[in-house]
Amino acid sequence: MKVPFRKMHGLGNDFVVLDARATPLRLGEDAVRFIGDRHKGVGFDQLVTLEAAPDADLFIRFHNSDGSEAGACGNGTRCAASLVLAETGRSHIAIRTIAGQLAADLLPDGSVRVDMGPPRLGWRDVPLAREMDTLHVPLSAEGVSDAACCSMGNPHATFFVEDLDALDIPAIGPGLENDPLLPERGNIGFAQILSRSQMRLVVWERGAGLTLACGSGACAAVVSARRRGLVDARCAVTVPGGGDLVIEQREDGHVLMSGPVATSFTGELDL
Ligand SMILES: N[C@@H](CCC[C@H](N)C(=O)O)C(=O)O
Repeated sequence: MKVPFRKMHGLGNDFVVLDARATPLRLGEDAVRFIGDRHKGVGFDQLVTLEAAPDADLFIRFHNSDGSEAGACGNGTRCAASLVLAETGRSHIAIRTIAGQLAADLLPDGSVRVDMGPPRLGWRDVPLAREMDTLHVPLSAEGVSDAACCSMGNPHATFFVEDLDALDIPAIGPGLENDPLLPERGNIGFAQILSRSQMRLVVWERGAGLTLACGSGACAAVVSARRRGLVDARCAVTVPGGGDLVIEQREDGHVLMSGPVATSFTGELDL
């Protein structure tokens, strides 16, 4: 079966985008892992599948490179939305995912903003293994302790550190991702606050490992930093992919994320 695809990225967080709106396509975990293999397949952090939605402009499904399905992917949403915004010539669309309703806007400078909705802050929402204060979760590893957790439609734990460059994230990421306190595993963010309106962030992603940017991770980091009184409602998040995601938390709690999107190439999968 020949399946056309588009390789896209948001600040280096990379995706294979499949369009299953006209012809439904359900890939098993093995096929997802095969396409995601950076040596034998195309390679991606997430597989992003566009589907038809009866009550929105688009339904988006996300799979990590280990084959697992994710409820949210901020950068993947921005990339997928950019295609439908360009196709329709509109500046606003409504999107559905397994985690809920989102919306995306095309901004005058060509960047795409997604409304990720409000964060969910209860321990059951994250989810955590037992009742506790989600702002101070006793996760720890070499060089980090005291995580702040929330759900942006997927589980996030963020550590605030003095010096991001002093951490060996590939060494500590897997253990934290799979910590028993995180029964659905977790996306693990490491943030260094630079000012009340800027931070650096590196994310060890659930099911994908170290990535060059993580949109939902940037939202979670700003939400948690605000809860700890460290940043203002609008904060630029500098990621290893080079550049910033701009995160803004509205008064109603909704978290808006904007940044660039790009197509790297298109091709055809032989499945
Ligand atoms: N790259 C992402 C997050 C993708 C999903 C995540 N790894 C999970 O399993 O929850 C983003 O831009 O948000």
